[in-house]
Amino acid sequence: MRPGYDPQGEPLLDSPALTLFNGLLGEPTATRLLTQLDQALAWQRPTLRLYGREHPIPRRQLWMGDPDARYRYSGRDFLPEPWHPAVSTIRAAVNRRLADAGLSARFNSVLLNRYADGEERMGWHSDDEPELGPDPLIAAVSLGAERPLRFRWKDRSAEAFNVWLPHDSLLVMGAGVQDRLQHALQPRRLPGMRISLTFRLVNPGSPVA
Ligand SMILES: O=C(O)CCC(=O)C(=O)O
Ligand SMILES: [Fe+2]
Repeated sequence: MRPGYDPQGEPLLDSPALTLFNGLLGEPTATRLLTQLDQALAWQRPTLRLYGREHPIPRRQLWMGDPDARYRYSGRDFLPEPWHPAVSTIRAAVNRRLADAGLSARFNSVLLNRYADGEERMGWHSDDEPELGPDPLIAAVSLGAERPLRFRWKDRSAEAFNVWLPHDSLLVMGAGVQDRLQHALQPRRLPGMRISLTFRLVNPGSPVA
């Protein structure tokens, strides 16, 4: 174990549990994987239908996972791309880090998001699609430019807050986070490309309407 390595991570919220881990992959691996994902993946910019009009999403993304990990999002059915070796490497590192922290999780899919610069973004949402089950644990890996992920309480019982996500970090959103909070990656005048990978367990075998 590296000196200064904190197996429990940095607790940002206790209940529901929100925890940040730094140095997930270490260098030069993290930067190599960032470049590899940027260059090797077939990044897409799907359109979403909103009030009867088609809008291209303000980022690129890719859905990856086991063949049965289908996912419905904004009324569209996403079929996963097969696992890319670079993404499998990252998933293995996430599993190791979670095990070190005494958390057990299994992921059969990942949503990859690529933000070319600070203008690209993701709006307010919770990852609470029915196929994720009642209390999903979602592991969000950040590579590249550091940006804040903003959280707000659905019942407005406390102030919204930012979580800055450094290169090579892992944010674990535990049980209850999707239930009680929303999150968004808001536009900011920040240079630099960023890729996030949000690992999830989609109920395998559950029917997709
Ligand atoms: O890019 C991020 O860190 C946020 C991604 C996210 O919220 C998601 O994939 O659901
Ligand atoms: Fe999300």
